[in-house]
Amino acid sequence: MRTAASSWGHIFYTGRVIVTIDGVAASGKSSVASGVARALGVPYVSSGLLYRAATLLALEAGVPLDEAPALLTHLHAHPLRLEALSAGNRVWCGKRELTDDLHSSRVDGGVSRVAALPEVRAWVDAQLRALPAPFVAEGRDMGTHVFPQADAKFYLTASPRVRAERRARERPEDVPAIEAALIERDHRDRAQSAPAPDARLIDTGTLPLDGVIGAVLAALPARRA
Ligand SMILES: Nc1ncnc2c1ncn2[C@@H]1O[C@H](COP(=O)(O)OP(=O)(O)O)[C@@H](O)[C@H]1O
Ligand SMILES: Nc1ccn([C@@H]2O[C@H](COP(=O)(O)OP(=O)(O)O)[C@@H](O)[C@H]2O)c(=O)n1
Repeated sequence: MRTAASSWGHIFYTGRVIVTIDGVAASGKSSVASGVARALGVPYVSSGLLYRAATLLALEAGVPLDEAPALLTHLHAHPLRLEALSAGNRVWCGKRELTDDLHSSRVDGGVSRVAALPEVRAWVDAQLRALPAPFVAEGRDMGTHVFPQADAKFYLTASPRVRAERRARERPEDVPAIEAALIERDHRDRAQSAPAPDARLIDTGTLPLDGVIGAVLAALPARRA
């Protein structure tokens, strides 16, 4: 029985399916993952939000961003919860919602240092792997390291200028400053950002958001129930 249709108004996707959407900073991962997840009727999971939340807590507590033992102690004392809704992920620390504080330029500037720590990566990976499938997971290493068994893998790219122009609608800085910061973050993230060999590459620079979502949905394998 075919359970995924290329027309994404009427899709029924069952079973423990995992779709991964990786890519460079501001390439459209969370927007595309959310659109695909909504079309499939499953949650999406933003791995970057956990790295961002760990960074925010460290900045607020004055924990040096590259001191793994102190950071892990702090994270265990202040557990984070990722709420993986298809319309938008939220992150909680106890009763405090952190979501709206995670996309500041300050967090942008520190997150790659935190994400470079193997101990932090293991802490994020364990939380992601505990989530019940089906879901769409987005980040840098979803298809390579965290869910190598995923049913379908995608990798999004776009030029730094296009990405900066898009992100400039969400940040106070101007396009050249955002572009420089994106290039710097891509460079710092390169260790975990290689596309999976079996990922389908999509250049989002030449497609509207709906076009990228449609391309992902059209490429999903038909599943047997
Ligand atoms: N294909 C696209 N065309 C135009 N704008 C897009 C496209 N994909 C994403 N965007 C916009 O670009 C910005 C960054 O997208 P986002 O999904 O946050 O990327 P990422 O999760 O990779 O950082 C958002 O403002 C989003 O609405
Ligand atoms: N799977 C992932 C996801 C994010 N990250 C880190 O978390 C940061 C923020 O990720 P994000 O996906 O929220 O960032 P954007 O691409 O949305 O700007 C990245 O710059 C990486 O440093 C990672 O190392 N591995």
